[in-house]
Amino acid sequence: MTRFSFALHATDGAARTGAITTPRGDIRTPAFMPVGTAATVKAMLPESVRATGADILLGNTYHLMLRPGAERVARLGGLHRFMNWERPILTDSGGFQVMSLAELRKLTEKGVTFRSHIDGSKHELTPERSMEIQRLLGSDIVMAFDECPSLPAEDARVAESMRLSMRWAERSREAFGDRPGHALFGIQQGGVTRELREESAEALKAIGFEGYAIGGLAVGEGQEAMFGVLDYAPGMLPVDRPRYLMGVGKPDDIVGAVKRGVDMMDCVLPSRSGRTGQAWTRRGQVNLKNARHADDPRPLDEECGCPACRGYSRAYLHHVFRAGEMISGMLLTWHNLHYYQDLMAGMREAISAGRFAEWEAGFHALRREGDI
Ligand SMILES: CCNc1nc2cc3[nH]c(NC)nc3cc2c(=O)[nH]1
Ligand SMILES: [Zn+2]
Repeated sequence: MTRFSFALHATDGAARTGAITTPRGDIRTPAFMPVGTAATVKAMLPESVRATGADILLGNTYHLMLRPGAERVARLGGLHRFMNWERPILTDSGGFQVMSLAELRKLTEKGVTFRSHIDGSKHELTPERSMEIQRLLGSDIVMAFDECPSLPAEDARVAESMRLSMRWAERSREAFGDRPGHALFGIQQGGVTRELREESAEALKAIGFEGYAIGGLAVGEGQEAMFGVLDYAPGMLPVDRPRYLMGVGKPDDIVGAVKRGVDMMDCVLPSRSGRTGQAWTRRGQVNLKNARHADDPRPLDEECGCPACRGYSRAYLHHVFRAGEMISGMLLTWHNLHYYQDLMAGMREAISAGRFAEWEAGFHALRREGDI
């Protein structure tokens, strides 16, 4: 039985490339994880998600526990079978989305009680229940149950929240149990305060995890403040374990995070913006709803090998978005996820060749600000 392991293949400055081995397949790092919130990457078939180059996708505990329910997914064979994705899945632990989506939330030392945003039913999430849900779903990488304070927040509030999350990390580890081939990741908190980040990293290392997430970022602090934390936070975490930056981000956020030693990221941006007509390309952003594309016979991106760029013109994409046709979101989601995976593949190659600085210079030189 293959166990869960991480191997570093090359480093270039703080950037690193390697692979995570799991019983369900390998994950090439740095890796981008498409978000499959309700057991689907919206507008994509699982085989299409794989065709974009994704090795792993993310599932959301909050959504799945409310609908269709973790016990039901388990009865049906687990999340992989249920959504027809047999490769690795990372599930989040639910706390972050409870705080942003649920109603009537009550947070105590024990955990969080809340009412479903779908039907108002009452629910509770604790470290123990979150571990049970993620086990029922069958995910390969389980996230500790934590609390993510929204910024800006007073240092005292950030410290208190981080210390609660560290107690919950201990309870998550305890409840996770012994599950060969599965991984539990701890989540560093501490806002943008170096001493608190240090305290959190020390607490997590004392407990011991198969991987470490950098939480509490991409919550409105802005890229400069986020990079400021990433200039030191990854180095506080064990060098031989994957580092996962949650909720990031735009292409230039991703490049800056990989440059600073991040190995894994997830973000709804490529899929969510794809559904609204917002394309991400190597030359910058293109809003396909803009009338100037109405007669443009060129593909979205001549250098992209995705179905949208190989088979269709900007004029067609503009038309199907204006007409509200389902194929619009399908094509642009595919393109955006394909572009994100091309970005990750480009960085993995550049780091292996010791050419990350040149690759990064090329990445920025091509991009034009605004709508191109
Ligand atoms: C695994 C659930 N815990 C958990 N999820 C998160 C998800 C995020 N998503 C974003 N920006 C879009 N920041 C995040 C921070 C956390 C965080 O600190 N914790
Ligand atoms: Zn494309």
